[in-house]
Amino acid sequence: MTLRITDLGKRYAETPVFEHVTLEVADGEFVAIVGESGVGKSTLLNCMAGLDSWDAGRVVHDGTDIGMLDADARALWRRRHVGFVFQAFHVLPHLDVAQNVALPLMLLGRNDPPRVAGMLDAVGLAGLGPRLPQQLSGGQLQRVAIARALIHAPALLLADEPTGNLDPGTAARVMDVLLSQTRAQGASLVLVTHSETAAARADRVLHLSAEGIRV
Ligand SMILES: Nc1ncnc2c1ncn2[C@@H]1O[C@H](COP(=O)(O)OP(=O)(O)OP(=O)(O)O)[C@@H](O)[C@H]1O
Repeated sequence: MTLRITDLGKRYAETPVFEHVTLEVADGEFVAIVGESGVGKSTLLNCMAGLDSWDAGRVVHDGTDIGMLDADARALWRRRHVGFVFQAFHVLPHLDVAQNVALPLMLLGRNDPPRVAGMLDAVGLAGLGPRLPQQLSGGQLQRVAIARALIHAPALLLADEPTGNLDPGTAARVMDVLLSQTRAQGASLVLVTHSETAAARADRVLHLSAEGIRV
């Protein structure tokens, strides 16, 4: 999937967050987005997922103009084609690990326990499916979130500071899993990060500022 963002602008009331953001992410490419706190990196990622609205410009995924979809069509499109990993994991506490990972499949009406078990194995959590999230470490929780984000084989993975809550050693291991699994599936990855170490692993690093985006 190619993601094409053209002349995107976003404001809250009269205050612009960013303007004239133009970028493209190719099939299987890993792009990191960096920039000062408050320039709108998370907002841009949310626009890419159609989770947030924008005031100017276009977001087009593989020929689908996301701005032209109504809320239901956007949700369905997102469910099929996008995976999301957040800094704070957002693992559901009352579901066990396997149920958390299976959630995107369930939402698509699919039940595939062997795929869930295979994905847990791939992220280094083999055998932990029956555990509750409260019985896991931060690094393990983020690997659950990565498995969940990729279980339905999305074309695009969006990660917002996925290692921000982890110590450097755990962060490096979580990045290894994130990259190896994203590449194994041939998905594109857009990573928002303050970590130079994480950004250095990207194919391209884009710098967001109030004026737009530059390489
Ligand atoms: N709902 C909202 N209403 C008004 N302003 C908002 C809202 N959400 C975000 N903002 C503002 O939009 C700007 C961009 O926020 P965003 O979280 O996207 O920045 P960021 O670059 O990801 O920051 P950080 O690196 O600190 O996470 C900030 O100035 C923020 O205060």
